[in-house]
Amino acid sequence: MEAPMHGTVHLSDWQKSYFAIASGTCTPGQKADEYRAKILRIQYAWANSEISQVCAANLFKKYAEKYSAIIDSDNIETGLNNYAENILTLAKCQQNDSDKWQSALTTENVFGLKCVQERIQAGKNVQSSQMAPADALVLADKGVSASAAPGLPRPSAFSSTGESERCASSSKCTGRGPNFFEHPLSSKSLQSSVPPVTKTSDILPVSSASLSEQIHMGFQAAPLFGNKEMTSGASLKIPGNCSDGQNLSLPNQSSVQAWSGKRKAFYGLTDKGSTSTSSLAPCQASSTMEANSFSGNRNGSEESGAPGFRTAKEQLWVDQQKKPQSLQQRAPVSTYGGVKKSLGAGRSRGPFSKFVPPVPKQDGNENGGVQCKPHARGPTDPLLPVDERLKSIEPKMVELIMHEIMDHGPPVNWDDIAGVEFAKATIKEIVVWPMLRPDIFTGLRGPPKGILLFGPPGTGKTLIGKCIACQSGATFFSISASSLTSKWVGEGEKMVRALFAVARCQQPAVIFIDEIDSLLSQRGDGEHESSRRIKTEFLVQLDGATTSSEDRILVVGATNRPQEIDEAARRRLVKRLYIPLPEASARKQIVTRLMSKEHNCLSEEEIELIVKQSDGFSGADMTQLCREASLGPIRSLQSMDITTILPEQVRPIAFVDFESAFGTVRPSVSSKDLELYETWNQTFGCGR
Ligand SMILES: Nc1ncnc2c1ncn2[C@@H]1O[C@H](COP(=O)(O)OP(=O)(O)OP(=O)(O)O)[C@@H](O)[C@H]1O
Ligand SMILES: [Mg+2]
Repeated sequence: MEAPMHGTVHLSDWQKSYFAIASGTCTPGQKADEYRAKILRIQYAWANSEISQVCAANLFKKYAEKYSAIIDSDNIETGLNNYAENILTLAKCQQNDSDKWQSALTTENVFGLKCVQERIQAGKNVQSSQMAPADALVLADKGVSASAAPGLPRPSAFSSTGESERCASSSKCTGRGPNFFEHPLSSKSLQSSVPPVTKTSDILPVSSASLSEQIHMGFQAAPLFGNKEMTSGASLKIPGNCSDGQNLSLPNQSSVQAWSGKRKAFYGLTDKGSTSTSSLAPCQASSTMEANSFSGNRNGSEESGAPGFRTAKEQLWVDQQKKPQSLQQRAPVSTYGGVKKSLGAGRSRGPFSKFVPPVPKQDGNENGGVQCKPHARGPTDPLLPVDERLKSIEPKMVELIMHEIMDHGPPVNWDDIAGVEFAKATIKEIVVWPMLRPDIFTGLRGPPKGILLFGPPGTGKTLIGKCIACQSGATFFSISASSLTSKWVGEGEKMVRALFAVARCQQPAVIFIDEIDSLLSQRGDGEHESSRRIKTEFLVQLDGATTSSEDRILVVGATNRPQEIDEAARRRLVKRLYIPLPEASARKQIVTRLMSKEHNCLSEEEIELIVKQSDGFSGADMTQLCREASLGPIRSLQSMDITTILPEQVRPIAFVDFESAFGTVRPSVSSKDLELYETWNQTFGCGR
């Protein structure tokens, strides 16, 4: 059977292209174009019933796989996939988080490509040549079976692949994918079995109008790339065709997978009927690519081996996930004071911790007092938020108060204070008990907020203050008024304000102000401005502390010049206790207590004589008398070398030593001064 002229031309073209492909001289792009052209020709031949269904299917499969092998291969010499990678790489550099990347390729410029134009022209040539069915069969493939193309010689090339045998059995072919060729709109089996084709009005011949119509009406092709394959192979995106392209699918995807192997399909179909080789990247591919780049790659870009675009934000997220959990945990936020150095050496407590006596208590409970508060995490612990009341206070002031004003001296017991029984009882009543049982001392029983200890010098006022510090269980602040006016020049009023602020945070608290007369002396015209400001501030704070029912702050003032205290301050220090000179019993107590610690030979009578001779002595005077007497035994060793003498060689303290001491120690308080105290006590004092 002789092929028509136009068929010869076609055969010639086919052979030429086949030789070009087989010779290995063409580029991967040229090979892909040729394979695609062959596929188009197969479609054309099948559409015009020039080849059988089985033959078309086999040829289609063969060249589709060859075509896909080139398109999918990322081998730089034999594949085209590397081009896509290059484009992606370039695109990534210009991509940011908010931009939606779009390829520069459009339908228009794709149609402008030379290879596309050539294919379009080739299609037109086919249309004009009116290729004969028989020719088409021969051109389609040399291995088309006789049954598929009866009357034609059996091409050796095709039969050598063994496909003719497979195609000879229609049941086998249909068994591969019977539904694949079954189109619901098809009236002919051949038409229904056509593989997914590119709807190209420019390429398809007029005679294939029925097929074209079917395609246009509902023939759906699978997306060009599926899932992962799309990501790797589909880098091109044709904008504007997404809505249609995303729905492209074959009627039976499973058949397609079995049939095409690596690819599910390789055509994009648009409602406009425009298809090009560049349509290999349908919208679904691009959308999948986007999804993978943001989600898939986030989870496993390393797994897929396909580097996806990752924004800096995403990269940070990934990096953080890779970090050890311990490093991800935030370091605790240091609050105020947490990083400050403690001024006290070796103090583990922070500047806001409670006062802890440096010397441990030994018999505090035995004397009926209460221990100082144990160190506990209080409201001003550096690890806790700073009290609101301290936010307006300068930190250095707070630190000074905590380290210099809070009392750190040795503990003092009530028994250490000789005499002044009434004062001690009163202080216990208004200081210690309310601190221990605030629930009982409420209302009218509420303790006074201000105490003034007044009396001659050296009678134990400061000693009482120290005892309160230890026995009340309250936080004790001890400050000298003179230091307020001299030590912190210009900042005295700030210091006063800070002092009361810290005390409010450390409730219950006792603020002991020694020499309070220098702070609250009568205000006069010749008064210095700074001291006047301090006094005013103190009165304000004192007023607040003494009138507040919530605050448990006790202000204890001590003075040996009570008559100089401002009347406003005097009023606020409601409990004014006279600390007189020690009586005989108190003086005996002081001597006995002090001598008990030394090596002495004093008899009871001798002690009584000492007490009798020391009338008018203050507690400080009595202490000084005992000190002086204790030096008598040393002075008696005049003939011996003081550097070599042994302690045992020092004789005990005797009465003669006290007699000698009385010669040098005189009472420090005059009778005249005593009258002033007595008078003031009778006028303003609260004692008997
Ligand atoms: N009642 C007392 N019992 C025991 N010792 C006392 C007593 N009074 C005073 N002393 C001794 O005198 C020293 C000085 O006492 P303190 O400083 O308390 O006197 P003061 O009343 O505060 O004097 P000033 O008014 O001058 O401040 C004390 O360290 C203590 O040794
Ligand atoms: Mg004192």
